[in-house]
Amino acid sequence: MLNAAGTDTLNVTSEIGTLRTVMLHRPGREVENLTPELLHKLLFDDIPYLPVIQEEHDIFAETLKDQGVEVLYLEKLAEEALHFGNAKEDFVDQLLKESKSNINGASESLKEFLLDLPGGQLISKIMSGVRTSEIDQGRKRHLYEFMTDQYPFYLDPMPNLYFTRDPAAVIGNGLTINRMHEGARRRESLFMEYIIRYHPRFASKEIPVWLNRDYDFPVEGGDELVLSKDTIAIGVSARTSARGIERLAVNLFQKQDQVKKVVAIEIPKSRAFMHLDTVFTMVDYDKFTIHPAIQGPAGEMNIYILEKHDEDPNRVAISTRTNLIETLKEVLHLNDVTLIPCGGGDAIVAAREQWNDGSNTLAIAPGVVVTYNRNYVSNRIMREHGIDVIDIPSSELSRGRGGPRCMSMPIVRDNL
Ligand SMILES: NC(=O)NCCC[C@H](N)C(=O)O
Repeated sequence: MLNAAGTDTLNVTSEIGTLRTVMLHRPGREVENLTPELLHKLLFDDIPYLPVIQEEHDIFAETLKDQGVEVLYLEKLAEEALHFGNAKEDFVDQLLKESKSNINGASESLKEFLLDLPGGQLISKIMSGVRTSEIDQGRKRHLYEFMTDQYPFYLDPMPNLYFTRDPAAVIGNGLTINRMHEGARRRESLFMEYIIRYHPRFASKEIPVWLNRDYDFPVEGGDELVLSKDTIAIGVSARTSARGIERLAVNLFQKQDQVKKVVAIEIPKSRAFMHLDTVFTMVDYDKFTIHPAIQGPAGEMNIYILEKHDEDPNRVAISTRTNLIETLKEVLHLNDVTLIPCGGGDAIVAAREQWNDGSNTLAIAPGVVVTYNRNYVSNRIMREHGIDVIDIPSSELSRGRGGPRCMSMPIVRDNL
């Protein structure tokens, strides 16, 4: 399906095909609603300095544009989508329903407050969060709203939105709109649901949704890697459940005829390794970054290949593998595969650079990646392996614990 620009609406059949269209979110005021008490809950380790994180993000976007990539912004698409049908009111209702625990009964006054906001401010207000102090006295209806020592937000800020990779991910000509594992991120995928349903660029294109956010078991985009047109890899991680992966595999095998294999790769469930793409990304036809700590001493791992079940379409056939290189060679039909170790394999450098997303690369073409400049050892090692590394400033962007791949949702890539 072609859009007005003459390109496919959605098309991602690899991790490395030339990137044509990507969706980003420029960090906004939500980052300034982080406080030390909220850091843990909101999945941050420090408070970014807004002017600098925005400057760094703009450089990221310009870098992509300079390479000919069309950059779409989540906030703009969401704002535009809400102009159609009942989208605006439905969206606010749904958001308030999903934010129940914070609203604690104040949803009527909040709904009025949000719907009264002048055009253009609704989405940014929802993203940045609504402080209890923002609802004026006249709107207060409940005793607890008059108390002084209460939780500061009716709607929590969503500071992780600039990691557009996670709430939704394109596979082939469709996408997953994800049920997020963490409460702090659960509402994020609502934006994509409304964009797909109402935005003229996507609505009426009959875009298949391979797994939707109402499914009970989580899957996050940082775990979803499109290795080739017929094989995807998914991390079984702190964020993505085995059940979610199996359901996605069943749906893919039932609803389309391109993807034949889902490779589930189990990784340690830790904060530093929250998604597969924090420890493993594809940078060329036969080259991948890896954080060595995800493998056993002899390179062993728990890997499961899911394929269509011969008799029961609601099940999958599962076979096991224990070696990542051998598995990649098998599913990608390659004679050799190179794993480029984060930090060059030095245990201290690897841990430090992985913490700042040294393995998290965004491929914009085969052998061409965008990375953080602070991971200079990993960047050097990639260059020594013949990869064209474009590094960007990253002092503030990295404080959210995600790198260039996490910060980008590819919408269209060329087929290999
Ligand atoms: N794909 C990714 O690894 N995304 C980074 C997400 C970081 C965010 N602070 C989170 O904990 O969800």
